[in-house]
Amino acid sequence: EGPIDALKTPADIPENPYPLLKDFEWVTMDLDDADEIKDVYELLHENYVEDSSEIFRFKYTKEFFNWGLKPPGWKKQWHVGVRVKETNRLVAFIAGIPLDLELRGKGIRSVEINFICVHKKLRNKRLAPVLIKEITRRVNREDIWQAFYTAGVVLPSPVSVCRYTHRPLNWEKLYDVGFSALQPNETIESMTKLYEVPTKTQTPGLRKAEFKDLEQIYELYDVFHNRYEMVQRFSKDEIAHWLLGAVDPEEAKKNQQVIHTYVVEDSTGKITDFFSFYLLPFSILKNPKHESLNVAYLFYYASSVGVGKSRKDKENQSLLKERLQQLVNDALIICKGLDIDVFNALTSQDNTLFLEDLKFGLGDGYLNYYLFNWRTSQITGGINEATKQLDPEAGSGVGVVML
Ligand SMILES: Cc1c(C(=O)c2nccn2C)oc2cccc(OCCCNCc3cccnc3)c12
Repeated sequence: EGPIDALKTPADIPENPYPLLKDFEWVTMDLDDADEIKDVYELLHENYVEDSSEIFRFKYTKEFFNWGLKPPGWKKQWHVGVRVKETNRLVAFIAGIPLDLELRGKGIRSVEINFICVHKKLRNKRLAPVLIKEITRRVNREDIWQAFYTAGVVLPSPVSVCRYTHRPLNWEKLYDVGFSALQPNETIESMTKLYEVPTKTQTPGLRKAEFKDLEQIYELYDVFHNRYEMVQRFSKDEIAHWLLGAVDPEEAKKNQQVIHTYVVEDSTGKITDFFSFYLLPFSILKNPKHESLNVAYLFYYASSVGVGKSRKDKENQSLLKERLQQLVNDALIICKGLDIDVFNALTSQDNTLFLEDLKFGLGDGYLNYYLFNWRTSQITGGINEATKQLDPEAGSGVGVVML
Protein backbone atom coordinates (compact mmCIF):
# COMPACT_ATOMS: atom_id res chain seq x y z
CA GLU A 1 0.00 0.00 0.00
CA GLY A 2 1.41 3.34 -0.97
CA PRO A 3 2.54 5.69 -3.76
CA ILE A 4 3.76 4.09 -6.97
CA ASP A 5 5.77 6.98 -8.51
CA ALA A 6 8.99 8.26 -6.95
CA LEU A 7 8.23 11.06 -4.47
CA LYS A 8 8.41 14.53 -6.07
CA THR A 9 7.91 18.15 -5.01
CA PRO A 10 5.97 20.88 -6.88
CA ALA A 11 9.35 22.34 -7.95
CA ASP A 12 9.93 19.21 -10.06
CA ILE A 13 6.71 19.90 -12.01
CA PRO A 14 6.74 22.02 -15.21
CA GLU A 15 5.13 25.42 -14.66
CA ASN A 16 4.04 25.59 -18.31
CA PRO A 17 0.92 23.80 -19.51
CA TYR A 18 1.20 20.46 -21.27
CA PRO A 19 1.67 20.78 -25.07
CA LEU A 20 -1.65 20.92 -26.96
CA LEU A 21 -2.68 20.43 -30.62
CA LYS A 22 -1.87 23.66 -32.45
CA ASP A 23 -5.41 25.03 -33.10
CA PHE A 24 -6.37 24.70 -29.44
CA GLU A 25 -5.52 26.48 -26.20
CA TRP A 26 -5.82 25.66 -22.51
CA VAL A 27 -8.22 27.78 -20.48
CA THR A 28 -8.98 27.96 -16.78
CA MET A 29 -12.77 28.12 -16.45
CA ASP A 30 -14.23 30.63 -14.00
CA LEU A 31 -17.36 28.86 -12.75
CA ASP A 32 -18.35 31.96 -10.79
CA ASP A 33 -19.07 33.49 -14.21
CA ALA A 34 -22.54 32.58 -15.52
CA ASP A 35 -21.34 32.56 -19.14
CA GLU A 36 -18.55 30.10 -18.35
CA ILE A 37 -20.90 27.76 -16.45
CA LYS A 38 -23.16 27.98 -19.50
CA ASP A 39 -20.26 26.93 -21.78
CA VAL A 40 -19.57 23.88 -19.58
CA TYR A 41 -23.30 23.10 -19.39
CA GLU A 42 -23.66 23.23 -23.19
CA LEU A 43 -20.54 21.18 -23.85
CA LEU A 44 -21.63 18.41 -21.46
CA HIS A 45 -25.29 18.59 -22.42
CA GLU A 46 -24.39 17.96 -26.07
CA ASN A 47 -21.36 15.68 -25.65
CA TYR A 48 -21.32 13.85 -22.32
CA VAL A 49 -22.16 10.18 -22.89
CA GLU A 50 -23.12 7.87 -20.04
CA ASP A 51 -25.49 5.29 -21.45
CA SER A 52 -24.51 3.07 -24.37
CA SER A 53 -28.00 3.02 -25.88
CA GLU A 54 -27.76 6.72 -26.95
CA ILE A 55 -31.43 7.16 -25.93
CA PHE A 56 -30.55 9.24 -22.86
CA ARG A 57 -28.33 12.24 -22.25
CA PHE A 58 -27.79 13.99 -18.91
CA LYS A 59 -30.03 17.02 -18.53
CA TYR A 60 -27.79 19.33 -16.50
CA THR A 61 -28.82 22.37 -14.55
CA LYS A 62 -26.70 25.33 -13.38
CA GLU A 63 -27.40 24.22 -9.79
CA PHE A 64 -25.99 20.76 -10.54
CA PHE A 65 -22.66 22.33 -11.56
CA ASN A 66 -22.77 24.89 -8.75
CA TRP A 67 -23.16 22.04 -6.30
CA GLY A 68 -21.02 19.36 -7.98
CA LEU A 69 -18.07 21.49 -9.03
CA LYS A 70 -17.75 24.12 -6.29
CA PRO A 71 -17.44 22.38 -2.90
CA PRO A 72 -15.39 24.00 -0.10
CA GLY A 73 -11.74 24.27 -1.17
CA TRP A 74 -12.53 24.22 -4.91
CA LYS A 75 -9.88 25.82 -7.16
CA LYS A 76 -10.44 27.61 -10.49
CA GLN A 77 -7.25 26.11 -11.91
CA TRP A 78 -8.70 22.63 -11.47
CA HIS A 79 -11.58 23.46 -13.84
CA VAL A 80 -9.65 22.94 -17.06
CA GLY A 81 -11.07 23.74 -20.49
CA VAL A 82 -9.81 23.52 -24.08
CA ARG A 83 -10.99 26.18 -26.51
CA VAL A 84 -10.51 26.51 -30.29
CA LYS A 85 -8.14 29.49 -30.67
CA GLU A 86 -9.97 30.94 -33.67
CA THR A 87 -13.57 30.61 -32.50
CA ASN A 88 -13.09 30.52 -28.70
CA ARG A 89 -15.44 27.50 -28.68
CA LEU A 90 -15.17 25.21 -25.64
CA VAL A 91 -14.43 21.72 -26.95
CA ALA A 92 -13.19 19.82 -23.89
CA PHE A 93 -13.38 19.96 -20.10
CA ILE A 94 -12.09 18.11 -17.06
CA ALA A 95 -12.63 18.92 -13.37
CA GLY A 96 -10.86 18.18 -10.11
CA ILE A 97 -12.18 18.88 -6.61
CA PRO A 98 -10.36 18.33 -3.28
CA LEU A 99 -10.89 14.95 -1.64
CA ASP A 100 -9.87 13.73 1.82
CA LEU A 101 -9.77 10.03 1.07
CA GLU A 102 -9.21 7.45 3.81
CA LEU A 103 -8.13 3.99 2.76
CA ARG A 104 -8.19 1.36 5.52
CA GLY A 105 -7.68 4.10 8.10
CA LYS A 106 -4.90 5.88 6.18
CA GLY A 107 -5.62 9.47 5.14
CA ILE A 108 -4.67 10.36 1.56
CA ARG A 109 -4.90 14.01 0.52
CA SER A 110 -6.08 13.72 -3.10
CA VAL A 111 -8.40 15.11 -5.74
CA GLU A 112 -11.51 13.63 -7.27
CA ILE A 113 -11.52 13.84 -11.06
CA ASN A 114 -14.91 13.95 -12.78
CA PHE A 115 -16.86 15.51 -15.67
CA ILE A 116 -14.22 14.70 -18.27
CA CYS A 117 -15.72 15.49 -21.67
CA VAL A 118 -14.38 15.81 -25.22
CA HIS A 119 -16.58 17.22 -28.02
CA LYS A 120 -17.99 14.43 -30.21
CA LYS A 121 -16.21 15.88 -33.26
CA LEU A 122 -12.81 15.61 -31.50
CA ARG A 123 -12.97 12.00 -30.36
CA ASN A 124 -10.08 9.61 -31.20
CA LYS A 125 -7.63 12.51 -31.30
CA ARG A 126 -6.08 11.31 -28.02
CA LEU A 127 -7.32 14.51 -26.30
CA ALA A 128 -8.54 12.75 -23.12
CA PRO A 129 -5.06 11.55 -22.06
CA VAL A 130 -3.76 15.12 -22.63
CA LEU A 131 -6.57 16.53 -20.42
CA ILE A 132 -5.59 14.03 -17.72
CA LYS A 133 -1.87 14.94 -18.00
CA GLU A 134 -2.63 18.67 -17.73
CA ILE A 135 -4.92 18.39 -14.72
CA THR A 136 -2.35 16.06 -13.09
CA ARG A 137 0.28 18.78 -13.63
CA ARG A 138 -1.97 21.43 -12.08
CA VAL A 139 -2.75 19.15 -9.11
CA ASN A 140 0.94 18.23 -8.59
CA ARG A 141 1.82 21.93 -8.57
CA GLU A 142 -0.42 22.10 -5.46
CA ASP A 143 1.62 19.28 -3.87
CA ILE A 144 -1.11 16.66 -4.32
CA TRP A 145 0.04 13.34 -5.81
CA GLN A 146 -3.00 11.05 -5.70
CA ALA A 147 -6.28 11.20 -7.66
CA PHE A 148 -9.55 9.31 -7.36
CA TYR A 149 -11.84 8.73 -10.35
CA THR A 150 -14.49 6.31 -11.62
CA ALA A 151 -15.28 5.05 -15.09
CA GLY A 152 -17.74 2.70 -16.76
CA VAL A 153 -14.85 1.23 -18.74
CA VAL A 154 -12.20 -1.12 -17.35
CA LEU A 155 -8.77 0.57 -17.22
CA PRO A 156 -5.62 -0.79 -15.53
CA SER A 157 -6.20 -2.01 -11.98
CA PRO A 158 -9.53 -0.89 -10.49
CA VAL A 159 -9.58 -0.63 -6.70
CA SER A 160 -13.16 -1.84 -6.77
CA VAL A 161 -16.14 -2.30 -9.06
CA CYS A 162 -19.81 -1.80 -8.22
CA ARG A 163 -22.89 -2.50 -10.29
CA TYR A 164 -25.67 -0.12 -11.33
CA THR A 165 -29.09 -0.92 -9.81
CA HIS A 166 -32.45 0.68 -10.58
CA ARG A 167 -35.69 0.86 -8.62
CA PRO A 168 -38.59 1.72 -10.96
CA LEU A 169 -41.09 4.24 -9.55
CA ASN A 170 -42.98 4.98 -12.79
CA TRP A 171 -42.68 1.63 -14.53
CA GLU A 172 -44.96 2.51 -17.46
CA LYS A 173 -42.80 5.52 -18.39
CA LEU A 174 -39.63 3.38 -18.21
CA TYR A 175 -41.39 0.93 -20.51
CA ASP A 176 -42.50 3.71 -22.90
CA VAL A 177 -38.94 5.02 -23.26
CA GLY A 178 -37.47 1.56 -23.76
CA PHE A 179 -35.57 1.32 -20.48
CA SER A 180 -37.76 -1.50 -19.08
CA ALA A 181 -39.24 -4.43 -20.99
CA LEU A 182 -42.16 -6.82 -20.42
CA GLN A 183 -41.36 -10.46 -19.69
CA PRO A 184 -43.79 -13.05 -21.19
CA ASN A 185 -45.97 -13.53 -18.07
CA GLU A 186 -46.09 -9.80 -17.19
CA THR A 187 -48.43 -6.92 -18.11
CA ILE A 188 -48.09 -3.15 -17.67
CA GLU A 189 -50.71 -3.37 -14.91
CA SER A 190 -48.90 -6.18 -13.07
CA MET A 191 -45.60 -4.27 -13.24
CA THR A 192 -47.18 -1.00 -12.12
CA LYS A 193 -48.73 -2.84 -9.17
CA LEU A 194 -45.44 -4.58 -8.35
CA TYR A 195 -43.59 -1.26 -8.02
CA GLU A 196 -46.36 0.68 -6.25
CA VAL A 197 -45.25 2.53 -3.09
CA PRO A 198 -47.32 4.11 -0.28
CA THR A 199 -48.02 7.84 -0.42
CA LYS A 200 -46.89 8.59 3.13
CA THR A 201 -43.44 7.92 4.69
CA GLN A 202 -43.40 5.40 7.53
CA THR A 203 -40.40 6.28 9.78
CA PRO A 204 -41.46 8.23 12.91
CA GLY A 205 -39.46 11.46 13.25
CA LEU A 206 -38.47 11.61 9.57
CA ARG A 207 -38.14 15.18 8.24
CA LYS A 208 -36.06 17.27 5.85
CA ALA A 209 -32.57 18.06 7.18
CA GLU A 210 -31.99 21.64 8.35
CA PHE A 211 -28.88 23.66 9.23
CA LYS A 212 -29.60 23.14 12.93
CA ASP A 213 -28.88 19.41 12.32
CA LEU A 214 -25.43 20.04 10.85
CA GLU A 215 -23.36 19.16 13.93
CA GLN A 216 -25.22 15.89 14.52
CA ILE A 217 -25.15 14.86 10.84
CA TYR A 218 -21.41 15.58 10.76
CA GLU A 219 -20.78 13.40 13.86
CA LEU A 220 -23.05 10.57 12.75
CA TYR A 221 -21.53 10.52 9.22
CA ASP A 222 -18.01 10.28 10.68
CA VAL A 223 -18.57 7.41 13.13
CA PHE A 224 -20.83 5.43 10.76
CA HIS A 225 -18.26 5.50 7.94
CA ASN A 226 -15.62 3.75 10.03
CA ARG A 227 -17.26 0.55 8.77
CA TYR A 228 -15.97 0.95 5.19
CA GLU A 229 -12.43 0.43 3.87
CA MET A 230 -12.52 3.39 1.48
CA VAL A 231 -14.26 6.51 2.76
CA GLN A 232 -14.44 10.23 2.07
CA ARG A 233 -13.77 12.26 5.21
CA PHE A 234 -15.67 15.58 5.35
CA SER A 235 -15.14 18.81 7.28
CA LYS A 236 -18.28 20.36 8.74
CA ASP A 237 -18.37 22.83 5.84
CA GLU A 238 -18.13 19.95 3.37
CA ILE A 239 -21.03 18.14 5.09
CA ALA A 240 -23.03 21.40 4.81
CA HIS A 241 -22.18 21.66 1.11
CA TRP A 242 -22.70 18.04 0.07
CA LEU A 243 -25.78 17.30 2.21
CA LEU A 244 -27.48 20.65 2.82
CA GLY A 245 -26.57 22.15 -0.56
CA ALA A 246 -24.03 24.83 0.44
CA VAL A 247 -22.14 26.25 3.39
CA ASP A 248 -24.28 29.40 3.25
CA PRO A 249 -27.98 28.72 4.05
CA GLU A 250 -29.19 31.22 1.38
CA GLU A 251 -27.00 29.66 -1.35
CA ALA A 252 -28.10 26.22 -0.09
CA LYS A 253 -31.75 26.90 -0.97
CA LYS A 254 -30.96 26.96 -4.73
CA ASN A 255 -28.94 23.73 -4.61
CA GLN A 256 -31.67 21.95 -2.66
CA GLN A 257 -33.38 21.38 -6.01
CA VAL A 258 -30.51 18.94 -6.66
CA ILE A 259 -29.50 17.49 -3.27
CA HIS A 260 -32.21 16.21 -0.87
CA THR A 261 -31.31 15.11 2.66
CA TYR A 262 -33.62 13.75 5.34
CA VAL A 263 -32.98 13.05 9.02
CA VAL A 264 -34.73 10.95 11.67
CA GLU A 265 -35.07 12.82 14.97
CA ASP A 266 -36.01 10.73 18.02
CA SER A 267 -38.15 11.91 20.96
CA THR A 268 -35.07 13.29 22.76
CA GLY A 269 -34.07 15.47 19.76
CA LYS A 270 -31.21 13.13 18.76
CA ILE A 271 -30.59 12.56 15.05
CA THR A 272 -30.43 8.77 14.79
CA ASP A 273 -30.25 8.44 10.98
CA PHE A 274 -30.00 10.42 7.76
CA PHE A 275 -30.12 9.64 4.05
CA SER A 276 -29.66 11.70 0.90
CA PHE A 277 -30.21 11.50 -2.83
CA TYR A 278 -29.42 13.85 -5.71
CA LEU A 279 -31.53 14.52 -8.82
CA LEU A 280 -30.05 14.51 -12.30
CA PRO A 281 -32.62 13.97 -15.07
CA PHE A 282 -31.98 12.50 -18.50
CA SER A 283 -33.11 14.12 -21.72
CA ILE A 284 -34.79 11.42 -23.77
CA LEU A 285 -33.75 11.68 -27.40
CA LYS A 286 -36.18 10.84 -30.20
CA ASN A 287 -39.27 9.81 -28.15
CA PRO A 288 -42.74 11.02 -29.19
CA LYS A 289 -44.30 10.76 -25.72
CA HIS A 290 -41.59 11.82 -23.22
CA GLU A 291 -38.78 14.35 -23.38
CA SER A 292 -37.13 13.70 -20.02
CA LEU A 293 -36.63 10.96 -17.43
CA ASN A 294 -36.57 12.04 -13.78
CA VAL A 295 -33.82 10.16 -11.95
CA ALA A 296 -32.69 10.17 -8.30
CA TYR A 297 -29.32 8.77 -7.20
CA LEU A 298 -28.81 7.42 -3.69
CA PHE A 299 -26.04 9.46 -2.09
CA TYR A 300 -24.69 9.31 1.51
CA TYR A 301 -26.57 7.87 4.49
CA ALA A 302 -25.82 6.80 8.08
CA SER A 303 -27.63 5.12 10.95
CA SER A 304 -26.78 4.96 14.66
CA VAL A 305 -27.83 1.30 14.39
CA GLY A 306 -24.52 0.56 12.63
CA VAL A 307 -22.27 2.80 14.75
CA GLY A 308 -19.42 1.14 16.61
CA LYS A 309 -20.40 -2.32 15.36
CA SER A 310 -18.40 -4.67 13.19
CA ARG A 311 -19.99 -5.89 9.98
CA LYS A 312 -19.17 -9.40 11.23
CA ASP A 313 -21.70 -8.82 14.02
CA LYS A 314 -24.58 -10.78 12.44
CA GLU A 315 -27.11 -9.54 14.99
CA ASN A 316 -26.29 -5.88 14.25
CA GLN A 317 -26.21 -6.52 10.50
CA SER A 318 -29.81 -7.74 10.58
CA LEU A 319 -30.85 -4.73 12.68
CA LEU A 320 -29.10 -2.43 10.19
CA LYS A 321 -30.70 -4.30 7.27
CA GLU A 322 -34.14 -3.68 8.76
CA ARG A 323 -33.34 -0.03 9.47
CA LEU A 324 -31.92 0.72 6.01
CA GLN A 325 -34.82 -1.02 4.30
CA GLN A 326 -37.22 1.26 6.16
CA LEU A 327 -35.17 4.41 5.48
CA VAL A 328 -34.58 3.76 1.77
CA ASN A 329 -38.22 2.72 1.39
CA ASP A 330 -39.09 6.19 2.71
CA ALA A 331 -36.64 7.67 0.18
CA LEU A 332 -38.56 5.84 -2.56
CA ILE A 333 -41.88 7.18 -1.22
CA ILE A 334 -40.50 10.74 -1.13
CA CYS A 335 -39.12 10.37 -4.68
CA LYS A 336 -42.43 9.06 -5.97
CA GLY A 337 -43.93 12.24 -4.52
CA LEU A 338 -41.31 14.25 -6.44
CA ASP A 339 -42.43 12.57 -9.70
CA ILE A 340 -39.14 10.63 -9.97
CA ASP A 341 -39.34 7.83 -12.54
CA VAL A 342 -36.42 5.67 -11.36
CA PHE A 343 -34.25 5.63 -8.22
CA ASN A 344 -30.65 4.60 -8.93
CA ALA A 345 -28.15 3.08 -6.51
CA LEU A 346 -24.84 1.22 -6.66
CA THR A 347 -23.88 -1.98 -4.82
CA SER A 348 -21.52 0.12 -2.63
CA GLN A 349 -21.87 1.00 1.09
CA ASP A 350 -24.42 -1.32 2.79
CA ASN A 351 -26.78 -1.20 -0.17
CA THR A 352 -26.75 -4.98 -0.72
CA LEU A 353 -28.68 -5.23 2.57
CA PHE A 354 -31.80 -3.68 1.03
CA LEU A 355 -31.53 -3.70 -2.80
CA GLU A 356 -33.31 -7.02 -3.32
CA ASP A 357 -36.12 -6.53 -0.76
CA LEU A 358 -36.88 -3.03 -2.05
CA LYS A 359 -37.11 -4.38 -5.61
CA PHE A 360 -34.04 -2.75 -7.14
CA GLY A 361 -33.12 -4.48 -10.38
CA LEU A 362 -29.51 -5.12 -11.35
CA GLY A 363 -28.51 -2.84 -14.23
CA ASP A 364 -26.14 -3.65 -17.07
CA GLY A 365 -23.74 -0.85 -16.10
CA TYR A 366 -20.74 -1.12 -13.80
CA LEU A 367 -18.77 1.58 -12.03
CA ASN A 368 -15.03 0.96 -11.66
CA TYR A 369 -13.14 2.90 -8.98
CA TYR A 370 -9.55 4.01 -9.60
CA LEU A 371 -6.84 5.55 -7.46
CA PHE A 372 -4.02 7.21 -9.42
CA ASN A 373 -0.49 6.70 -8.01
CA TRP A 374 -1.52 4.53 -5.06
CA ARG A 375 -1.04 0.79 -4.93
CA THR A 376 -3.67 -1.00 -2.85
CA SER A 377 -5.37 -4.36 -2.64
CA GLN A 378 -8.89 -4.67 -4.05
CA ILE A 379 -12.00 -3.71 -2.09
CA THR A 380 -15.27 -5.64 -2.39
CA GLY A 381 -17.89 -3.82 -4.45
CA GLY A 382 -20.93 -5.70 -3.17
CA ILE A 383 -21.07 -8.11 -6.11
CA ASN A 384 -19.65 -11.58 -6.66
CA GLU A 385 -16.69 -11.18 -9.03
CA ALA A 386 -17.56 -14.26 -11.12
CA THR A 387 -21.38 -14.13 -11.24
CA LYS A 388 -21.72 -10.29 -10.92
CA GLN A 389 -24.74 -11.04 -8.69
CA LEU A 390 -25.30 -9.23 -5.37
CA ASP A 391 -23.09 -10.51 -2.58
CA PRO A 392 -25.21 -9.56 0.48
CA GLU A 393 -22.91 -11.38 2.91
CA ALA A 394 -19.76 -9.55 1.83
CA GLY A 395 -21.42 -6.13 1.54
CA SER A 396 -19.08 -3.53 0.12
CA GLY A 397 -15.99 -1.78 1.49
CA VAL A 398 -16.70 1.19 -0.77
CA GLY A 399 -17.99 4.11 1.32
CA VAL A 400 -17.29 6.83 -1.27
CA VAL A 401 -20.15 7.96 -3.49
CA MET A 402 -19.15 10.03 -6.51
CA LEU A 403 -21.62 12.11 -8.45
C1 LIG B 1 -25.72 6.76 -14.92
C2 LIG B 1 -26.52 5.67 -14.25
C3 LIG B 1 -27.61 4.97 -14.80
C4 LIG B 1 -28.21 5.15 -16.14
O1 LIG B 1 -27.47 5.32 -17.11
C5 LIG B 1 -29.68 5.12 -16.25
N1 LIG B 1 -30.54 5.10 -15.19
C6 LIG B 1 -31.80 5.11 -15.73
C7 LIG B 1 -31.71 5.13 -17.12
N2 LIG B 1 -30.37 5.13 -17.40
C8 LIG B 1 -29.84 5.14 -18.78
O2 LIG B 1 -28.09 4.05 -13.93
C9 LIG B 1 -27.30 4.13 -12.81
C10 LIG B 1 -27.38 3.39 -11.61
C11 LIG B 1 -26.46 3.66 -10.60
C12 LIG B 1 -25.47 4.68 -10.75
C13 LIG B 1 -25.42 5.41 -11.95
O3 LIG B 1 -24.50 6.41 -12.19
C14 LIG B 1 -23.55 6.69 -11.15
C15 LIG B 1 -22.68 7.82 -11.66
C16 LIG B 1 -23.56 8.95 -12.15
N3 LIG B 1 -22.74 10.01 -12.73
C17 LIG B 1 -23.55 11.21 -12.97
C18 LIG B 1 -22.72 12.32 -13.54
C19 LIG B 1 -21.59 12.76 -12.88
C20 LIG B 1 -20.82 13.77 -13.45
C21 LIG B 1 -21.23 14.32 -14.66
N4 LIG B 1 -22.35 13.89 -15.27
C22 LIG B 1 -23.07 12.90 -14.74
C23 LIG B 1 -26.33 5.13 -12.98
